[in-house]
Formats: sequence, structure tokens, C-alpha cells
Amino acid sequence: MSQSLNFTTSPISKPFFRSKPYLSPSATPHFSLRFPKKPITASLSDLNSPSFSALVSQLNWSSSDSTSIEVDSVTEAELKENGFRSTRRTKLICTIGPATCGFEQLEALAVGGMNVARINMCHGTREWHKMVIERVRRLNEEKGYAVAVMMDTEGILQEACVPFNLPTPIRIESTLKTVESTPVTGITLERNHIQSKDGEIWTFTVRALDSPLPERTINVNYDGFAEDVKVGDELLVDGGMVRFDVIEKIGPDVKCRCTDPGLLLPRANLTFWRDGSLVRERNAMLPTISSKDWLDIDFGIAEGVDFIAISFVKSAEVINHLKSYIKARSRDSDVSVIAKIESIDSLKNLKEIIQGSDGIMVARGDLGAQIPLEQVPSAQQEIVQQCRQLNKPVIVASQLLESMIEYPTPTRAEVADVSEAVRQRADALMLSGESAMGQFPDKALSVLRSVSLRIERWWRDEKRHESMELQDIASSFQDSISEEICNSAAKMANNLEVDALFVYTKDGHMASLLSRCRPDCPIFAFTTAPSVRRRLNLQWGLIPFRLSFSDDMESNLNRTFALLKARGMIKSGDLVIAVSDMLQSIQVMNVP
Ligand SMILES: Nc1ncnc2c1ncn2[C@@H]1O[C@H](COP(=O)(O)OP(=O)(O)OP(=O)(O)O)[C@@H](O)[C@H]1O
Ligand SMILES: CC(=O)C(=O)O
Ligand SMILES: [K+]
Ligand SMILES: [Mg+2]
Repeated sequence: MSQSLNFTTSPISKPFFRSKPYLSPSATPHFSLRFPKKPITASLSDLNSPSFSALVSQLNWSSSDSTSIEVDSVTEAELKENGFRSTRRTKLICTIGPATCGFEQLEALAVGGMNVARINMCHGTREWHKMVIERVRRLNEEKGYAVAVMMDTEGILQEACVPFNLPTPIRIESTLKTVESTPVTGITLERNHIQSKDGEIWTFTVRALDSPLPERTINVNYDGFAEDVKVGDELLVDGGMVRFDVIEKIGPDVKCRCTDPGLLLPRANLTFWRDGSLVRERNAMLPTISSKDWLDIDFGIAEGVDFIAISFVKSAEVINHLKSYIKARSRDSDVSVIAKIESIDSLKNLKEIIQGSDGIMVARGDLGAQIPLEQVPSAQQEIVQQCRQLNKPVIVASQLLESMIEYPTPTRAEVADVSEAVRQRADALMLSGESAMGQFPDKALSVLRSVSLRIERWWRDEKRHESMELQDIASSFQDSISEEICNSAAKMANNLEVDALFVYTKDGHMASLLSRCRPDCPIFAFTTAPSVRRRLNLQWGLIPFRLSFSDDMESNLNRTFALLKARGMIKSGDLVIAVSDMLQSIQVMNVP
């Protein structure tokens, strides 16, 4: 008998049976679906047919739906199949390359547990990067994933030993190149030079801008300029023929006021002075962010990537500089900055760099070329621990499963290395060549997944609580309250053996404080913004859900319980501890 079902256009939850490998055959499909334009009717017998699942896979659902809860189908299936306890805590990052840039390949990685997709600006064209970002976005929109995108800058390889000389002369490339063909308004141009006037504001930029340059803009051909110069420095053109005071730094641009007017000649020599002496710092030779990187960063911000990873970071200053640039450029400034630790300088300034950034990558590939190989493991352990103390997510990267670029199984040593990173409770593990251009990207990901799950289960079986003494990190009284609440909630969760911690958080901060405690149970992080949900996907133990919620915790909890129960992700009697940004309390309760 064929029975008719009406699929309504009313608010819905997303179809949860997308990822076949994880779907329990006994799961009851109770759902309503939203089709883009009109309601449709299907018969029950269609439900099991391939055409029906094909139809469902084409569905859209509204991501701003106020009555739905969003979680990706892989997590949902894991929760249903194995319960809370067995969800994976360690997050997984895949570098995307020729082996994995197709839509189906990206989807396979998402099904396999990829939390973050990384693109490396050292390789591929702008068009290629754009295409990958668009595909990941489509995957999220069409299939309900929250895969975050990380853009990794090319950077400039630093030599361990650099001579103390400036790359003299630093030259300025002015608008002169285009004087003949393109008249530039507002600047008095003579045939071979430009005139700067007293008090005028000029921009000196390391960005590789195409001609014609904007008004009163000068290209500086020394990539380190914007990083090395400081507000208050004096710029001297051709040894003092023209002088400027540095008044503001905006990313790659340095705003200067002309104090001594004169002619700016093509390929003039530029020096900068601080407190009466010429700046000849070691840092003045090699910048962290090159002119190409600045263009890539602009691209990343425009494309809305979630993380920008900066290669060869030397000090916290460059991170602060970039963060203020991002803040000025993107409205809600929700791009996080990850500092890559891969140089001797970055190890020297580790604490400040961790404090200044939103996350850290232990980039063992280049790090291993700068310090003796046998020091890499202890450096890794030290970085992971400090990040934990300072509450910044940390990624362990490079050569985790290097042999899997060519072979379908890892070496025992590789498995031991992955296990150690998991045992250190790093937030995330990263695949590089294994997923970018290897022959077995899905298998490599599945090794990371199964090794993580195995180590994590071993903790539970052995009842090995994480016993790291956490220092106070709050910078205000309000922060201290949040920190105390999270520390206590996590401790209670372990002692009471609760099934899950719930955290309602608008900006993700409370969720990260709970993650920092590395509790035994998973942390369900409910957040209103899709971008926060994606960012939380990098952090240990968090299961990010998108949900609109109010300031009324009672009603939030009731609604969450109802929604999760209806989807089979929790059941009556489960013990939950809830905290939130809005209410300074810890609630312990059984799901009704
Ligand atoms: N977009 C791409 N196109 C072609 N090959 C790529 C791409 N991305 C990565 N690869 C290949 O995968 C290898 C490893 O990639 P990955 O990005 O991790 O390089 P890496 O050298 O470890 O990182 P970094 O350059 O940041 O130090 C590269 O050496 C390159 O051969
Ligand atoms: C990932 C990276 O940049 C490195 O290991 O060098
Ligand atoms: K890179
Ligand atoms: Mg590197």
C-alpha cells in the first residue's frame, strides 16, 4: 500500500541520514524537509529508494532557521550510534591539494571527520584557492557541515643566521612609473618626480599594488618595512632630502606626514630613524609577512576564511599588527590568526606569540630544519602545554603520516607519533602532503581518526583524568568568573560522570574555557553564529551546534532537550551540566 506523505515548508531540521557509513539501520527517519520553492509529495515506498536519497541530498535548509538546531550529519550519526562518550575529541585538519580538491573528494573528507580544510598559499593559483573555498562553503551550506577554512601564508624562509646589514638601499617605487600614461589627480607631477608638500599625508605600502597607484601612495620594495617601522619613527628619503613622520600603521600600509617637503625621485633611497639613530635591527632584514602575503591576506579576508595561519612568525608584534589590520578591514573581524611556530625566533618569543594569537601551529616541517631534529619532540610538548595554559588552540602538523603519501598503511613509528600528539591533548592534528597530493587521503584521515579514538577510549577505560594544574589567565573580574565557572563545571562533570557538558556561548569564549579543562565528557557548544560554530570546530572536545537562543536559560535548555531528543541525540535520564555566557551559574540536571 502506498501512503502519501506531505513534506512541509515549515521550519525544519536538516536531513540526518546523509552520511551512509555512519547511519544506523534502525534509525527512524523523523524529519520534515524544506524544499527551495514548493512543497512536494513523496510516497513511503520512495523513502528507501536511491532516487529519494539523491533528492534529499539536493535539499537546502535554512541556516538561519530559528527553531532548528544544526549539527553535521557525521557527528549526529556518531552520537546516535555510539553515545556521547565515544565522540572524537581531537580535531582533524586536511591540507587540500590536487588529490582532494574535487567536491566529492572534499565531501569524502568531511564524512571522514575533517574539521578544518587548509589551503597553502605556497601552491596553486588564486583561482584554484577560490574554487576550493567555494566548494567547502557549498559543502557546508548544502550538506550541513561546519568545516572551517584555514589559509596558510607563504611567508619568507628565514635563515638561522643572518648578517646585520640592511638590504640597502630600500627603494621607493613611486607613481612615477605611470606618470607618462596615467595622470594622477591631486599630486603635482613633474616629468621625473613627484612633489610632496608640508603636512601632507602619504601612504608608504609594501603591498604589491598594480599601477596606477592610488593618490599619494608610494610602493616600498622592502617587504619588512611595514613590520619594522614604528609609529613615531622618522622616514628619510635620499638621506634627508624629504622627511616624513610615521603616524599610523595599517597592515601593509604606513601613513606618514610630510615634515620636510621636497621631490620624490624614482628609486629613491629610504631609511628610517628612531630616537635619533638609524634603525638597523636584525628584524629589519626579513619580514614575516611579504608583499605577496598581504595580497593573500586581503584575499582571505574577502573570501571569509575562518583562520589565517602566518608562517615563520618571529614575535608577537607581527601578530598584533595583523590582528589590528583584520579588525579594521572586516566588519565583524571574525578571522582568527594562527601563529606558526617554525623558527628559532618563534621559540624564543613563544609566550608572547601564544598570548597575541588566536591559536598556534607546531609546524614541525620547517621547525625541524631550524633546530636539531631531536629537539622537535620536546619543543612540541612545551608548545602544546603552554597553549593549554594560555587557552589557545594548538595544532600539531607535518609528517604525521608521511609514508601514507605513497603507501596505504602507516608505519608503526607514525602511529606512535600520532598517539603521542593525541596523548598530549593537542587540539588538532594536521595532514599535509598525505591529503594534498598523496595517493590515500581518505585512508590517512581514517588513521588519524581511529588512533585518536583509540587513545581517547584508553583514557576512559583507565579512568585517566587529565591532571594538569591550570593557572589563572583571566584579565578582568568578569573573565575570572567565567574561568572559575568552567573549571568547576568541568571538575564536577568528571566527578559526577555526567554524559555531557552544555555551553551556550555567543562568542565561543566559555566553550574554549571548558575545552581547556579537557573534561572526560564531550562539550556540546551551542552558538548563534555560523562563523563561531566553524571556529569552535578547531578546539578539543567541542561539538559545535548552531542554535538561536535567548537569555532565558530555562527555556533554552527545554528547547535544546526537545530538539536533541527529537533527533535521537540525547535521551531521557542523561545527566547534563550546563553553563552559559548569560547566566553565572552551573546547572546539573537529568534530561526530562
Ligand atoms: N595546492 C596545491 N597544489 C599542488 N600541490 C600541493 C598543494 N598544496 C600542497 N601541495 C603538495 O603537498 C605538499 C605538502 O603540502 P604542505 O602545504 O603541507 O607543505 P609544507 O611544505 O608542509 O607547508 P609549508 O609550506 O607551510 O611549510 C607540498 O610540498 C606540495 O607538494
Ligand atoms: C606546516 C608547515 O608549515 C611546516 O611544517 O613547516
Ligand atoms: K605555508
Ligand atoms: Mg613551514
